[in-house]
Amino acid sequence: MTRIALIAHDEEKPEIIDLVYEYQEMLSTIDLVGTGTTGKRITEETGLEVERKKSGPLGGDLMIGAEIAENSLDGVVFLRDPLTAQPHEPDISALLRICDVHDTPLATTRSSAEFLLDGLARQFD
Ligand SMILES: O=C(CO)COP(=O)(O)O
Repeated sequence: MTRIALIAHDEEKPEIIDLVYEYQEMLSTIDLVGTGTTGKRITEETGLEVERKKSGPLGGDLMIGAEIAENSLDGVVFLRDPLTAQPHEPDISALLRICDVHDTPLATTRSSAEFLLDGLARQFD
C-alpha cells in the first residue's frame, strides 16, 4: 500500500487543506500519516483518515523521519513556512536530510507537492 506523509507549518495549513481537497479522490486510496496538528486539521476538514504522530515541535517530524529510515514511506509533502523561524529547526533539518539519504520523494511547496502527487497517481494508472 502506498503511504505518504503530510506535514505543514501553521502558516501553510490552509494550503495543505486546499491541496488535500484537490487530490482527495487519490488520497482516499492510500495510507496517510501526518504530524499531530496537521493530521487533525486534515481529518476535521476533509474527513480523510490520517495516522497522527506527535506534533512537529514535540517530535512528530522525527517520528516521520524514523519511518523513512525504515523505508515505510513513499513520499513526503512538507509545506514549510520559509518566513518564520521554528523552535524545532534541528528536527526539520533531520527530516529533510533523511529524505535525501533514502531518496524519498519530498515536496516542500504547493507546486512541487502537485508534481509529487501527480507522479504517484500515475503509478496507479
Ligand atoms: O511543526 C510541524 C512540522 O515541522 C508541523 O507540526 P503540526 O502538524 O503538529 O503543527
